[in-house]
Amino acid sequence: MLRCLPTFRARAARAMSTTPSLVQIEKKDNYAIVRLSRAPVNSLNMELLQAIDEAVQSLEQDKNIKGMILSSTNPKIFSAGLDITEMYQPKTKRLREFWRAFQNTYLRLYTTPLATVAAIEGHSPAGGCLLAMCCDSRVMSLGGPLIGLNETKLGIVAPFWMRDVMVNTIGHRETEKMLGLGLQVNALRGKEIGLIDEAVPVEQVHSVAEKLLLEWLSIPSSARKLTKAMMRDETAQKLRSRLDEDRSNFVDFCETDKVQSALAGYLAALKKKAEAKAAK
Ligand SMILES: CCCCCCCC/C=C\C/C=C/C(=O)SCCNC(=O)CCNC(=O)[C@H](O)C(C)(C)COP(=O)(O)OP(=O)(O)OC[C@H]1O[C@@H](n2cnc3c(N)ncnc32)[C@H](O)[C@@H]1OP(=O)(O)O
Repeated sequence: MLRCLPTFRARAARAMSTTPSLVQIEKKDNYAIVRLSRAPVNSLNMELLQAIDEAVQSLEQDKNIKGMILSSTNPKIFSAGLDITEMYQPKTKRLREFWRAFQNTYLRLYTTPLATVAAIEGHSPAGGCLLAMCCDSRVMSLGGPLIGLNETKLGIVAPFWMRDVMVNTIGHRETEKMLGLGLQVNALRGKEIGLIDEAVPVEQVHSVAEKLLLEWLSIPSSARKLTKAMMRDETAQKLRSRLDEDRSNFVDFCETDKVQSALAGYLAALKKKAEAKAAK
Protein backbone atom coordinates (compact mmCIF):
# COMPACT_ATOMS: atom_id res chain seq x y z
CA MET A 1 0.00 0.00 0.00
CA LEU A 2 2.74 2.39 1.01
CA ARG A 3 4.69 1.50 -2.11
CA CYS A 4 1.64 2.37 -4.25
CA LEU A 5 1.41 5.88 -2.84
CA PRO A 6 4.13 7.59 -4.92
CA THR A 7 2.64 6.07 -8.09
CA PHE A 8 -0.80 7.31 -7.09
CA ARG A 9 0.63 10.74 -6.29
CA ALA A 10 2.50 10.88 -9.58
CA ARG A 11 -0.66 9.95 -11.47
CA ALA A 12 -2.67 12.57 -9.62
CA ALA A 13 -0.01 15.19 -10.32
CA ARG A 14 0.05 14.24 -14.00
CA ALA A 15 -3.74 14.45 -14.17
CA MET A 16 -3.64 17.90 -12.57
CA SER A 17 -1.00 19.13 -14.96
CA THR A 18 -2.91 17.92 -18.04
CA THR A 19 -6.42 19.02 -16.95
CA PRO A 20 -6.32 22.74 -16.38
CA SER A 21 -8.80 23.75 -13.74
CA LEU A 22 -11.66 25.95 -14.94
CA VAL A 23 -11.75 27.78 -11.64
CA GLN A 24 -8.76 28.60 -9.45
CA ILE A 25 -9.29 28.97 -5.72
CA GLU A 26 -6.75 30.83 -3.62
CA LYS A 27 -7.45 30.78 0.09
CA LYS A 28 -6.44 33.73 2.27
CA ASP A 29 -7.03 34.03 6.05
CA ASN A 30 -10.82 33.99 6.18
CA TYR A 31 -11.76 34.42 2.53
CA ALA A 32 -10.92 33.02 -0.90
CA ILE A 33 -10.25 34.44 -4.32
CA VAL A 34 -12.11 32.47 -6.99
CA ARG A 35 -10.66 33.11 -10.44
CA LEU A 36 -12.53 32.05 -13.59
CA SER A 37 -9.98 30.39 -15.80
CA ARG A 38 -11.42 29.18 -19.08
CA ALA A 39 -9.38 30.54 -21.99
CA PRO A 40 -9.72 32.59 -23.99
CA VAL A 41 -12.62 34.65 -22.62
CA ASN A 42 -14.25 32.72 -19.75
CA SER A 43 -17.34 32.03 -21.82
CA LEU A 44 -19.68 30.11 -19.55
CA ASN A 45 -20.13 26.60 -20.89
CA MET A 46 -21.80 23.91 -18.81
CA GLU A 47 -18.53 22.73 -17.25
CA LEU A 48 -17.44 26.21 -16.18
CA LEU A 49 -20.86 26.93 -14.69
CA GLN A 50 -20.71 23.66 -12.74
CA ALA A 51 -17.17 24.43 -11.60
CA ILE A 52 -18.27 27.84 -10.24
CA ASP A 53 -21.21 26.25 -8.43
CA GLU A 54 -18.95 23.57 -6.92
CA ALA A 55 -16.29 26.12 -5.93
CA VAL A 56 -18.80 28.27 -4.04
CA GLN A 57 -20.35 25.21 -2.42
CA SER A 58 -16.96 23.95 -1.25
CA LEU A 59 -16.12 27.36 0.24
CA GLU A 60 -19.49 27.45 2.03
CA GLN A 61 -18.53 24.16 3.67
CA ASP A 62 -15.11 25.41 4.82
CA LYS A 63 -15.62 26.75 8.32
CA ASN A 64 -12.60 29.06 8.04
CA ILE A 65 -13.94 30.82 4.95
CA LYS A 66 -16.44 33.64 5.34
CA GLY A 67 -16.25 35.40 2.02
CA MET A 68 -14.97 35.33 -1.54
CA ILE A 69 -13.77 37.60 -4.29
CA LEU A 70 -14.92 36.53 -7.75
CA SER A 71 -12.37 37.38 -10.39
CA SER A 72 -10.72 36.21 -13.60
CA THR A 73 -7.27 34.95 -14.55
CA ASN A 74 -7.64 37.09 -17.70
CA PRO A 75 -7.30 40.77 -16.74
CA LYS A 76 -8.92 41.82 -20.04
CA ILE A 77 -12.08 39.70 -19.64
CA PHE A 78 -14.07 38.97 -16.51
CA SER A 79 -16.43 36.69 -18.47
CA ALA A 80 -17.80 36.83 -22.02
CA GLY A 81 -21.15 35.55 -20.74
CA LEU A 82 -22.80 32.33 -21.77
CA ASP A 83 -20.88 30.26 -24.28
CA ILE A 84 -22.87 30.89 -27.43
CA THR A 85 -21.74 27.59 -28.92
CA GLU A 86 -23.80 25.84 -26.20
CA MET A 87 -26.93 27.49 -27.60
CA TYR A 88 -26.13 27.28 -31.30
CA GLN A 89 -27.29 24.10 -33.08
CA PRO A 90 -27.71 22.40 -29.71
CA LYS A 91 -28.60 18.88 -28.69
CA THR A 92 -31.78 19.24 -26.64
CA LYS A 93 -30.58 17.12 -23.71
CA ARG A 94 -27.31 19.03 -23.33
CA LEU A 95 -29.16 22.35 -23.76
CA ARG A 96 -31.46 21.50 -20.83
CA GLU A 97 -28.50 20.45 -18.67
CA PHE A 98 -26.61 23.59 -19.65
CA TRP A 99 -29.52 25.80 -18.55
CA ARG A 100 -29.89 23.79 -15.35
CA ALA A 101 -26.21 24.53 -14.61
CA PHE A 102 -26.82 28.24 -15.26
CA GLN A 103 -29.89 28.25 -12.97
CA ASN A 104 -27.96 26.41 -10.24
CA THR A 105 -24.94 28.70 -10.43
CA TYR A 106 -27.12 31.78 -10.26
CA LEU A 107 -29.07 30.45 -7.26
CA ARG A 108 -25.86 29.40 -5.48
CA LEU A 109 -24.03 32.69 -5.99
CA TYR A 110 -27.02 34.97 -5.41
CA THR A 111 -28.01 33.35 -2.13
CA THR A 112 -24.68 32.15 -0.72
CA PRO A 113 -24.21 33.07 2.94
CA LEU A 114 -20.62 33.95 2.06
CA ALA A 115 -19.91 37.64 1.60
CA THR A 116 -19.06 38.13 -2.08
CA VAL A 117 -17.32 40.84 -4.08
CA ALA A 118 -16.77 40.85 -7.84
CA ALA A 119 -13.36 42.18 -8.91
CA ILE A 120 -14.03 43.12 -12.53
CA GLU A 121 -10.86 44.03 -14.38
CA GLY A 122 -12.16 43.33 -17.89
CA HIS A 123 -15.31 43.04 -20.01
CA SER A 124 -18.38 41.54 -18.41
CA PRO A 125 -21.30 41.18 -20.84
CA ALA A 126 -24.57 39.27 -20.32
CA GLY A 127 -23.98 36.14 -18.21
CA GLY A 128 -20.74 37.75 -16.97
CA CYS A 129 -22.74 40.76 -15.79
CA LEU A 130 -25.16 38.40 -14.03
CA LEU A 131 -22.32 36.73 -12.10
CA ALA A 132 -21.07 40.15 -11.02
CA MET A 133 -24.56 41.33 -10.02
CA CYS A 134 -24.99 38.22 -7.87
CA CYS A 135 -22.16 39.44 -5.65
CA ASP A 136 -22.74 41.75 -2.67
CA SER A 137 -20.45 44.45 -4.15
CA ARG A 138 -18.68 45.15 -7.43
CA VAL A 139 -15.39 46.89 -8.16
CA MET A 140 -14.56 47.58 -11.79
CA SER A 141 -11.58 49.01 -13.60
CA LEU A 142 -11.76 52.42 -15.25
CA GLY A 143 -11.12 52.70 -18.95
CA GLY A 144 -12.19 50.29 -21.66
CA PRO A 145 -14.09 47.40 -20.04
CA LEU A 146 -17.85 47.28 -20.43
CA ILE A 147 -20.58 45.60 -18.39
CA GLY A 148 -24.27 45.06 -19.05
CA LEU A 149 -26.97 42.71 -20.24
CA ASN A 150 -26.64 42.98 -24.04
CA GLU A 151 -28.93 40.05 -24.90
CA THR A 152 -31.40 42.03 -27.02
CA LYS A 153 -28.54 43.01 -29.32
CA LEU A 154 -27.98 39.30 -30.00
CA GLY A 155 -31.69 38.80 -30.75
CA ILE A 156 -32.26 36.86 -27.53
CA VAL A 157 -34.19 37.70 -24.39
CA ALA A 158 -32.76 37.49 -20.89
CA PRO A 159 -34.88 35.32 -18.57
CA PHE A 160 -37.03 36.95 -15.88
CA TRP A 161 -34.53 36.14 -13.13
CA MET A 162 -31.69 38.02 -14.82
CA ARG A 163 -34.04 40.97 -15.12
CA ASP A 164 -35.02 40.63 -11.46
CA VAL A 165 -31.41 40.70 -10.29
CA MET A 166 -30.75 43.80 -12.36
CA VAL A 167 -33.89 45.51 -11.04
CA ASN A 168 -32.76 44.69 -7.50
CA THR A 169 -29.37 46.22 -8.30
CA ILE A 170 -30.14 49.39 -10.28
CA GLY A 171 -33.93 49.82 -10.11
CA HIS A 172 -36.72 49.39 -12.62
CA ARG A 173 -36.24 52.35 -14.96
CA GLU A 174 -32.48 51.92 -15.43
CA THR A 175 -33.05 48.19 -16.02
CA GLU A 176 -35.73 48.97 -18.58
CA LYS A 177 -33.20 51.02 -20.56
CA MET A 178 -30.16 48.78 -20.04
CA LEU A 179 -32.05 45.58 -20.82
CA GLY A 180 -34.29 46.89 -23.61
CA LEU A 181 -31.48 48.62 -25.46
CA GLY A 182 -28.93 45.89 -24.66
CA LEU A 183 -26.63 48.54 -23.23
CA GLN A 184 -23.19 47.97 -21.83
CA VAL A 185 -21.55 50.72 -19.79
CA ASN A 186 -18.09 51.50 -18.52
CA ALA A 187 -17.19 51.57 -14.83
CA LEU A 188 -17.86 55.30 -14.37
CA ARG A 189 -21.36 55.13 -15.84
CA GLY A 190 -21.88 51.86 -13.99
CA LYS A 191 -21.11 53.67 -10.76
CA GLU A 192 -23.54 56.49 -11.61
CA ILE A 193 -26.43 54.05 -11.99
CA GLY A 194 -25.45 51.83 -9.04
CA LEU A 195 -24.35 48.83 -11.08
CA ILE A 196 -20.78 49.29 -9.87
CA ASP A 197 -19.83 50.25 -6.31
CA GLU A 198 -16.24 51.36 -6.95
CA ALA A 199 -14.61 52.39 -10.25
CA VAL A 200 -10.83 52.36 -9.87
CA PRO A 201 -7.65 52.00 -11.98
CA VAL A 202 -7.10 48.38 -12.95
CA GLU A 203 -4.14 47.94 -10.60
CA GLN A 204 -6.35 48.83 -7.62
CA VAL A 205 -9.25 46.52 -8.41
CA HIS A 206 -8.09 43.70 -6.15
CA SER A 207 -7.07 45.82 -3.17
CA VAL A 208 -10.38 47.72 -3.28
CA ALA A 209 -12.29 44.44 -3.65
CA GLU A 210 -10.54 43.17 -0.52
CA LYS A 211 -11.40 46.38 1.33
CA LEU A 212 -15.09 46.03 0.41
CA LEU A 213 -15.10 42.37 1.38
CA LEU A 214 -13.57 43.13 4.78
CA GLU A 215 -16.30 45.74 5.31
CA TRP A 216 -18.98 43.05 4.73
CA LEU A 217 -17.05 40.68 6.99
CA SER A 218 -16.86 43.27 9.79
CA ILE A 219 -20.64 42.95 10.27
CA PRO A 220 -21.73 40.35 12.86
CA SER A 221 -21.98 37.22 10.77
CA SER A 222 -25.49 35.98 11.59
CA ALA A 223 -26.98 39.48 11.17
CA ARG A 224 -25.24 39.85 7.81
CA LYS A 225 -26.36 36.43 6.56
CA LEU A 226 -29.98 36.80 7.73
CA THR A 227 -30.22 40.24 6.16
CA LYS A 228 -28.81 38.92 2.88
CA ALA A 229 -31.38 36.12 2.92
CA MET A 230 -34.15 38.60 3.74
CA MET A 231 -33.13 40.77 0.76
CA ARG A 232 -32.61 37.97 -1.76
CA ASP A 233 -34.65 34.85 -0.95
CA GLU A 234 -37.89 36.12 -2.47
CA THR A 235 -36.20 36.74 -5.83
CA ALA A 236 -34.46 33.36 -5.77
CA GLN A 237 -37.66 31.59 -4.71
CA LYS A 238 -39.43 32.93 -7.79
CA LEU A 239 -37.07 30.88 -9.97
CA ARG A 240 -36.94 27.90 -7.59
CA SER A 241 -40.71 27.52 -7.92
CA ARG A 242 -40.49 27.54 -11.73
CA LEU A 243 -37.25 25.72 -12.53
CA ASP A 244 -38.72 23.21 -14.99
CA GLU A 245 -40.93 25.75 -16.70
CA ASP A 246 -37.97 28.13 -17.08
CA ARG A 247 -35.81 25.35 -18.57
CA SER A 248 -38.52 24.40 -21.05
CA ASN A 249 -39.07 28.04 -22.04
CA PHE A 250 -35.35 28.41 -22.65
CA VAL A 251 -35.04 25.23 -24.72
CA ASP A 252 -38.14 26.04 -26.82
CA PHE A 253 -36.97 29.63 -27.35
CA CYS A 254 -33.43 28.64 -28.20
CA GLU A 255 -34.47 26.04 -30.72
CA THR A 256 -36.58 28.46 -32.78
CA ASP A 257 -35.27 29.27 -36.28
CA LYS A 258 -35.27 32.96 -35.41
CA VAL A 259 -32.96 32.53 -32.41
CA GLN A 260 -30.74 30.06 -34.25
CA SER A 261 -30.24 32.44 -37.14
CA ALA A 262 -29.56 35.36 -34.75
CA LEU A 263 -26.94 33.24 -32.95
CA ALA A 264 -25.38 32.15 -36.26
CA GLY A 265 -25.04 35.80 -37.30
CA TYR A 266 -23.54 36.78 -33.96
CA LEU A 267 -21.03 33.91 -33.98
CA ALA A 268 -19.99 34.79 -37.53
CA ALA A 269 -19.46 38.42 -36.52
CA LEU A 270 -17.34 37.35 -33.52
CA LYS A 271 -15.26 35.08 -35.73
CA LYS A 272 -14.74 37.81 -38.32
CA LYS A 273 -13.64 40.21 -35.61
CA ALA A 274 -11.20 37.65 -34.16
CA GLU A 275 -9.77 36.95 -37.62
CA ALA A 276 -9.30 40.66 -38.33
CA LYS A 277 -7.54 41.03 -34.97
CA ALA A 278 -5.26 38.07 -35.72
CA ALA A 279 -4.41 39.46 -39.18
CA LYS A 280 -3.15 42.75 -37.70
C1 LIG B 1 -38.94 33.61 -23.42
C2 LIG B 1 -37.58 33.74 -22.80
C3 LIG B 1 -37.00 32.44 -22.37
C4 LIG B 1 -35.57 32.55 -21.92
C5 LIG B 1 -34.58 32.59 -23.07
C6 LIG B 1 -33.20 32.87 -22.60
C7 LIG B 1 -32.18 32.94 -23.70
C8 LIG B 1 -30.82 33.19 -23.14
C9 LIG B 1 -30.68 34.56 -22.76
C10 LIG B 1 -29.85 35.15 -21.92
C11 LIG B 1 -28.83 34.59 -21.04
C12 LIG B 1 -27.48 35.07 -21.26
C13 LIG B 1 -26.91 35.10 -22.45
C14 LIG B 1 -25.47 35.36 -22.70
O1 LIG B 1 -24.63 35.49 -21.86
S1 LIG B 1 -25.07 35.36 -24.36
C15 LIG B 1 -23.37 35.81 -24.45
C16 LIG B 1 -23.23 37.27 -24.61
N1 LIG B 1 -21.86 37.62 -24.73
C17 LIG B 1 -21.41 38.51 -25.61
O2 LIG B 1 -22.15 39.12 -26.36
C18 LIG B 1 -19.91 38.72 -25.65
C19 LIG B 1 -19.36 38.30 -26.95
N2 LIG B 1 -17.92 38.47 -26.92
C20 LIG B 1 -17.30 39.67 -27.05
O3 LIG B 1 -17.91 40.71 -27.11
C21 LIG B 1 -15.82 39.66 -27.05
O4 LIG B 1 -15.40 38.35 -27.37
C22 LIG B 1 -15.18 40.07 -25.71
C23 LIG B 1 -15.37 41.58 -25.48
C24 LIG B 1 -15.75 39.28 -24.53
C25 LIG B 1 -13.66 39.77 -25.80
O5 LIG B 1 -13.09 40.42 -26.91
P1 LIG B 1 -11.66 39.97 -27.45
O6 LIG B 1 -10.69 39.92 -26.33
O7 LIG B 1 -11.36 40.87 -28.58
O8 LIG B 1 -11.84 38.46 -27.90
P2 LIG B 1 -12.53 37.92 -29.23
O9 LIG B 1 -13.79 38.66 -29.51
O10 LIG B 1 -11.52 37.89 -30.33
O11 LIG B 1 -12.95 36.44 -28.81
C26 LIG B 1 -11.97 35.41 -28.65
C27 LIG B 1 -12.60 34.10 -28.99
O12 LIG B 1 -13.68 33.84 -28.06
C28 LIG B 1 -14.89 33.62 -28.78
N3 LIG B 1 -16.02 34.14 -27.96
C29 LIG B 1 -16.15 35.35 -27.46
N4 LIG B 1 -17.28 35.46 -26.71
C30 LIG B 1 -17.86 34.25 -26.77
C31 LIG B 1 -19.07 33.71 -26.21
N5 LIG B 1 -19.89 34.43 -25.42
N6 LIG B 1 -19.35 32.43 -26.48
C32 LIG B 1 -18.55 31.67 -27.25
N7 LIG B 1 -17.40 32.12 -27.81
C33 LIG B 1 -17.06 33.40 -27.57
C34 LIG B 1 -14.71 34.39 -30.07
O13 LIG B 1 -15.59 33.91 -31.06
C35 LIG B 1 -13.26 34.08 -30.38
O14 LIG B 1 -13.20 32.74 -30.85
P3 LIG B 1 -12.14 32.27 -31.96
O15 LIG B 1 -12.46 33.03 -33.21
O16 LIG B 1 -12.36 30.81 -32.09
O17 LIG B 1 -10.80 32.64 -31.39
